[in-house]
Amino acid sequence: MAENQKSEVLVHANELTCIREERILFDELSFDINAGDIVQIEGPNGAGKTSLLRIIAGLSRPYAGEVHYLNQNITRCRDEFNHDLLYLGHLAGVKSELTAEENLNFNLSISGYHDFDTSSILSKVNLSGFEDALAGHLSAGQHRRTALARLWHTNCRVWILDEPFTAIDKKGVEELEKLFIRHAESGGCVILTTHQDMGVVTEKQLRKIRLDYRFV
Ligand SMILES: Nc1ncnc2c1ncn2[C@@H]1O[C@H](COP(=O)(O)OP(=O)(O)OP(=O)(O)O)[C@@H](O)[C@H]1O
Repeated sequence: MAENQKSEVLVHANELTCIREERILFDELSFDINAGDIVQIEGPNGAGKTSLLRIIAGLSRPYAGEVHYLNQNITRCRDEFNHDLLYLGHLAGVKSELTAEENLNFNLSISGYHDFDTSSILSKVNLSGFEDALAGHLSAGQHRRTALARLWHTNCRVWILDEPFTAIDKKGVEELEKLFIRHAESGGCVILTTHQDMGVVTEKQLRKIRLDYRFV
């Protein structure tokens, strides 16, 4: 990554407050996410990790506070932010009635990519030979890999990934971690939740933002 990119703030969370069912999940939470960061949002079940990811991605609105992308409120640079954002939620947009290849084709096409080799991308996530299998017939891990395949073909700088390692085997997790490091080193950032420990991304490479469950 170029020297001048290292301190580039990609995402700025400004005093975010999130309230769900009259419970304050987080209150006036502020942080920067720089180019090169791999950031894990951690905390127990129900602490508000998914809620925070969705707010950063602009998929839901905070009770108070704002999210900025490259110094602009995301509500004012929606197109630019969406263009640079890859968000993978729990369900991850894999349609059971489509094959692995059709799912990848669909997901890349709606993101504006036209020239790609699906077989080669699916081979990166160990789905060679399963291109024509219906996603609904794949194992849980293969289903998740179908969703994750698009990470190997994207220009998006900001990756927001909710539990990307769910159902993924040890080797697959290591490959994903290496991909995160490459992405961060090329000037992007990764913001993720996981309940798993990472073995390839070192403590030094990983930033953590902790949310704690609050009793009312
Ligand atoms: N749209 C919503 N309406 C009402 N309550 C919600 C909504 N979204 C989330 N919640 C509640 O907010 C709390 C935090 O949910 P969230 O999914 O953000 O937690 P999490 O930290 O990601 O949990 P987990 O580790 O179990 O995935 C939960 O109690 C949940 O029921």
